Amino acid sequence: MSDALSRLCSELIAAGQFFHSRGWVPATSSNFSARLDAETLLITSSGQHKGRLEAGAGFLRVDLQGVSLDAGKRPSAETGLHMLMYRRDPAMGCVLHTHSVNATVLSMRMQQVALEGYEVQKAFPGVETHEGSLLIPVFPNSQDIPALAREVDAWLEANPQTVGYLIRGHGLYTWGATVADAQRHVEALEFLFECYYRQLLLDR
Ligand SMILES: CSCCC(=O)C(=O)COP(=O)(O)O
Ligand SMILES: [Zn+2]
Repeated sequence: MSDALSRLCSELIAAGQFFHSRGWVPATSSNFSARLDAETLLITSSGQHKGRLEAGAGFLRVDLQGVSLDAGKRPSAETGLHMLMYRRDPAMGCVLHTHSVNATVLSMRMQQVALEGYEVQKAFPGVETHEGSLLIPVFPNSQDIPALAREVDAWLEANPQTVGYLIRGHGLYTWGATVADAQRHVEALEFLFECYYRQLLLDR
């Protein structure tokens, strides 16, 4: 195993353990990927518990179309949602998908989540103030991942400043230039979803 591959596996394993400790990757939900080079991605294999990933069985390499480069290993069922991000941006280094309670419940009630007025919005690149709005779109869930990927791609084309999105009744996708950046974005969005949810309760 190359040094880069081993380092990225370790980073994604640690991210999974952290997310599991927070209850954001229940059962075998969620999937993670990272860029190995211009044409090659590392992604979790389908059906793994993301809090208990292991370097060997837990991951495989795929090309930019999501085709497995490691015979006998099956990539995440949602590989298409990861690959669209790497095809869009050569600087994209990591895509993380989680299934927290807050992300799931909010996605069942909201058409979009507009995060406004929170200092933690500054966790995202280019955000210098709490005064703007971070708009998190909610897409209908679908088992047709290529169709869902096309819908997300069209949204991102029109709204390139988007930092993450929700899939209804399903979970969160966010990303970054490195595993650490993407992990920070998951943590920031989960904090913001918790604040948003509690505010909704107070405002009732
Ligand atoms: C048990 S959760 C259903 C599948 C899912 O939404 C998910 O994130 C995990 O799928 P994968 O194929 O990546 O294990
Ligand atoms: Zn999922």
